[in-house]
Amino acid sequence: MHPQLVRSLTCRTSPLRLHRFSIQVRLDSTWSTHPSLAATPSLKTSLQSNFGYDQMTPVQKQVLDAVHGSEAAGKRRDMLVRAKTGTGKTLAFLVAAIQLVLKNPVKPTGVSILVFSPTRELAVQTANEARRLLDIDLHRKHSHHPAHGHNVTVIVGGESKGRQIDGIQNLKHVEYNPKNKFKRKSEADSITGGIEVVVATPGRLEDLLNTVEPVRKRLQDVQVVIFDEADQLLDMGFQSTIQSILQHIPTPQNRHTFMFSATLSSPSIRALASTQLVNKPVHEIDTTNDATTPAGTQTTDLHAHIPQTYALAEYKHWPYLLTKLIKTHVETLPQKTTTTTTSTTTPPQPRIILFCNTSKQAAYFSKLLTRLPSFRSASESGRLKPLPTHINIYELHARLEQSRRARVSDAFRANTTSPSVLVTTDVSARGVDYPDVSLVVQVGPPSSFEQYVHRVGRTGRAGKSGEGVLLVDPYEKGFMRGMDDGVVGSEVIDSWVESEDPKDLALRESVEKAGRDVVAEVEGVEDSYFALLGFYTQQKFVNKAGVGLAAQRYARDLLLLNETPSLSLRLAQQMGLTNVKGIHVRGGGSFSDSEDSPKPRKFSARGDKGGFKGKYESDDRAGNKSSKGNARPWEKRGGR
Ligand SMILES: Nc1ncnc2c1ncn2[C@@H]1O[C@H](COP(=O)(O)OP(=O)(O)OP(=O)(O)O)[C@@H](O)[C@H]1O
Repeated sequence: MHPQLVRSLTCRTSPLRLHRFSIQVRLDSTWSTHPSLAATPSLKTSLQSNFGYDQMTPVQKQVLDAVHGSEAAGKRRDMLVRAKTGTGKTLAFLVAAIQLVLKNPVKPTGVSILVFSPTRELAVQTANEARRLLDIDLHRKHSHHPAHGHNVTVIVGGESKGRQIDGIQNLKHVEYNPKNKFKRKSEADSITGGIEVVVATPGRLEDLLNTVEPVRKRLQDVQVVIFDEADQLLDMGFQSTIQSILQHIPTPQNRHTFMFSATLSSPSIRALASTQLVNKPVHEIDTTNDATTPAGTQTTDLHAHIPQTYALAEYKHWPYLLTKLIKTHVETLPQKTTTTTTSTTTPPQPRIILFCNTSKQAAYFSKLLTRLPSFRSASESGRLKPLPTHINIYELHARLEQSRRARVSDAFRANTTSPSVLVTTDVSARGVDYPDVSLVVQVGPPSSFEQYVHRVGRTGRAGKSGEGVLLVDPYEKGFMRGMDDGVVGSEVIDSWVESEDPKDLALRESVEKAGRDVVAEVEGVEDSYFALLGFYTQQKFVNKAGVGLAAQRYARDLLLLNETPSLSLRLAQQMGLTNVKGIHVRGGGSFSDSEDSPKPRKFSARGDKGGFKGKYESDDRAGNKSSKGNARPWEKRGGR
């Protein structure tokens, strides 16, 4: 954390406590230590000219060495790869897969590389990276491929199936344009014989394979299958969908299979690996246990160069605290500008990601922040242009239309000229590579330690600097039990919550007013309460007795509601929250009720009207599950 920020947190009387992780800040010494690009000459040219990279990251070096080793031995070997966030895994698997296909071409018109992605945003990003890499004539040195004509298709939910089917069937060449626009060449320009890549989220791909014969045909000769963010694919409940897709492509013995992630500890990984990584001995590559691992931590997944702070504060402080955190970061980051005798580097623009546990919570905080002076919404349609004089807020979660999600994501990525905050959910937690994010704030406990690692990994990428803050209510501290003790340290620093500084008092007042305005102006603020209950009841270490009272405080102190929203009996049963203190079933108890014995009321028109039916998804694991997935009732809507 920035020293000035740490200092500003000092106030002994405050109920808010900030615990600093016991992490030593060190430079990431292993970034780019491999000066040569061990790719084939054409890919090397692409990496240099299309990406400007002259060196390989450690994971890229090890993966390509493994591929060369297998090629030299004339033996197919599968790969299980773990490397920290932001260390270049995407290009590692893309370059490796393309090299393998170049050496062993089969049908010129079939899909040869299939990448599984857990989220739509990641699928689109990976496809763009593949297009950039393939924007080169790969075949001058390879007689098997006489022509240049590669095709990358994204298959994700929420978008036109027709276009995806068309894309996968017709090998229309997609041309990369450095301004980040991809234009299709005309039919006449499309040439077969290139490499065809499909990047897919499992749900939509299964759907197309089951219903569209030509899609099935085009995937029957896949040569390389990649499970990116493999642990998340499985944890999201995609097992059965993936199994169904695998029936349509060559058996594991007849293809290469790679599994990649920054975290591979999930037990389901071993199960999938045992059936899919059959070309042995498997290359097990793990670059996490290096000099950048924080001293004293039990995990090797975290970067030492990202200082991380754990803040314990009651819900009632959250809106003010988050606002203050953002403002302090925005004000202090430019002071980090380094001045040399010859030049002054341009101050980096503060770029913040605020992770919320539910879409409703993200919508709430986004609406609250945009009502504050000097903040503004940059995600309404037509307002995507940033305003340099303001802190621009971008709202992105699973309850937005896919086209809007794509626009917001592109706009946040492109904004390098003004301070910006992406208020989002776990749809943005994995793999997504927004450049130069300077601060990640996690609002509430992540669903697992792995998720913590991935969220904080949106900053400090490619060896750059960044910092992380985790904000939890005392009730939520219980959810932290599964997390690494070495990471959550015990050094206590105090807070600014009780500050009497007139500027702070004015800010607090405007935050409180913004909160009241949101309740008055925005419909369905109480849905945020239901969504929080949904999130809580899914947590491993949930203390059921405490859920009701904690959520009641959330509704009263953070959402500023006058009464606890009421649940239908069916919903309360689904969540296992009947006879739980603080939970109002079929009636709305007001806060004048004793929290210990809420008065049951007659069914109120307010609040839940009989079951989630996707209305109050608990978090953004909601979408993208196939009908065969093990989705809970409140997880069935939307998509990641
Ligand atoms: N050889 C390289 N030299 C310099 N930068 C690189 C190199 N390879 C990748 N990068 C950049 O590093 C950043 C992180 O890469 P990438 O998104 O592949 O990380 P990752 O390991 O997949 O992270 P995550 O675990 O979060 O998915 C990207 O901006 C990428 O362009």
